[in-house]
Amino acid sequence: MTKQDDPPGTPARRAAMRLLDAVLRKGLPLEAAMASATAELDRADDRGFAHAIAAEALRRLPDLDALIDSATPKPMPDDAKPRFALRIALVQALALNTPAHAAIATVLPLVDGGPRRLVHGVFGTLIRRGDRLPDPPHLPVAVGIRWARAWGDAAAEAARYGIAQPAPIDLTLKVDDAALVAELGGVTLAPRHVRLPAGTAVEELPGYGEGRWWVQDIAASLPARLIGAAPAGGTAIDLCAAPGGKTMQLATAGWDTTAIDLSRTRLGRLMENMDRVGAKARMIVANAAVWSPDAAADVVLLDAPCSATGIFRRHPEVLHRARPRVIKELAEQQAQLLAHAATMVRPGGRLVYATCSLERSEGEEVADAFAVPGYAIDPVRVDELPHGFAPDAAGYLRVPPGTLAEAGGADGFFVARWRREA
Ligand SMILES: C[S@@+](CC[C@H](N)C(=O)[O-])C[C@H]1O[C@@H](n2cnc3c(N)ncnc32)[C@H](O)[C@@H]1O
Repeated sequence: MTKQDDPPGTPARRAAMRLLDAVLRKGLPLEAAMASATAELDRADDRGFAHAIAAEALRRLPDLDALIDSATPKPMPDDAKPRFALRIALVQALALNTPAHAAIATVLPLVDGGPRRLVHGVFGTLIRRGDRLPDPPHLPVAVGIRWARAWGDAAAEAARYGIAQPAPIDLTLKVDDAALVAELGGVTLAPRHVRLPAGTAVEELPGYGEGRWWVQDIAASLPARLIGAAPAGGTAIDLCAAPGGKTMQLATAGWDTTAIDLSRTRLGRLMENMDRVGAKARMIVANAAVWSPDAAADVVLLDAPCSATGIFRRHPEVLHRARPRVIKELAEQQAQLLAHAATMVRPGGRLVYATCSLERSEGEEVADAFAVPGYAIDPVRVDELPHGFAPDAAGYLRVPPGTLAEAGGADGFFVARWRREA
């Protein structure tokens, strides 16, 4: 059947299948794949539905695949089209409340001939058997093993609940403002912080237009919290700065801030964000691996590009994109960026390295291997942190899965801080 002959409902499923393909076979982030995968959909609700199907399939991929494998006579390759079609049909029927007949009728046009019969047969078998998807979902096997080894079985188990529950929305306030906190409602877990329920329409909240807050997970706010307020005339360099959550924190804490990012487009978003909150920084499009400032700074923050496995609750695709080779390459890049960042700090100043990764190789291992002469670790103290966070024995801050679980959780994060002594 051609695309023109698609029955109603099928174009959104076709777009969902393209999204899954873009993430799993091409390694793209889900959001980055949206424009091209949903280009044929005119309606915003269809685009939203395609996104919802793909995101839920990514959350539940290992469990969907286990079901499919339990009902196929011979193993189907990971990238086989019938497997993609079955993932799309099953996730709708078993997790998104689409009636089974509609879930399969809208997906069958995506495959032809023998594969279509296979998809129909496997789907029918699983629905007749009354199989269910487990709750909470399982992590991909390799991720589950890695995280259990790194953070313990309880943390790996907590990550499964992290996949299951939509993450709350955290706001960082421009200034401490009790009246605004009361107006926003929600819960405050740290100074200048408000937590609101998942799904809150942020544009409709008080203070959005006036730029009195920005969206930032509480864990992502910790690197700049560990830098603190600026002394008079204090200078900060924010390497890898866009879209600017931490730049806004630094600038509003009084730092004379220079923000660097490789991406002109992302730096444009940083500029818009800074304008909205009325904060100022120097912005430079540059490669932080080679750029050098005219003068050394009091503080250099390297919020390095990473696998982003710490944000798996909001972006489930990171669990599948973060293959060992990708993690290794990013860790090597972080070590290089960190060594170069160390050349930008004045004697007596501080260097902060952070990643939103849950991989030791993109945190503890890079920090342990940092060996630029003249630097000493500046251990994170528990009294600098919001309740529920704690430094480890090395003085690093690690935020593993399960942190703040009773309050709605936190993204996975790592922060290390050094002082330049000479
Ligand atoms: C983890 S994000 C930064 C998030 C940001 N610090 C914040 O709080 O909003 C990583 C950023 O690093 C940038 N980047 C990647 N490689 C870079 C490089 N070699 N030099 C400068 N920026 C780089 C990316 O464009 C991306 O915007």
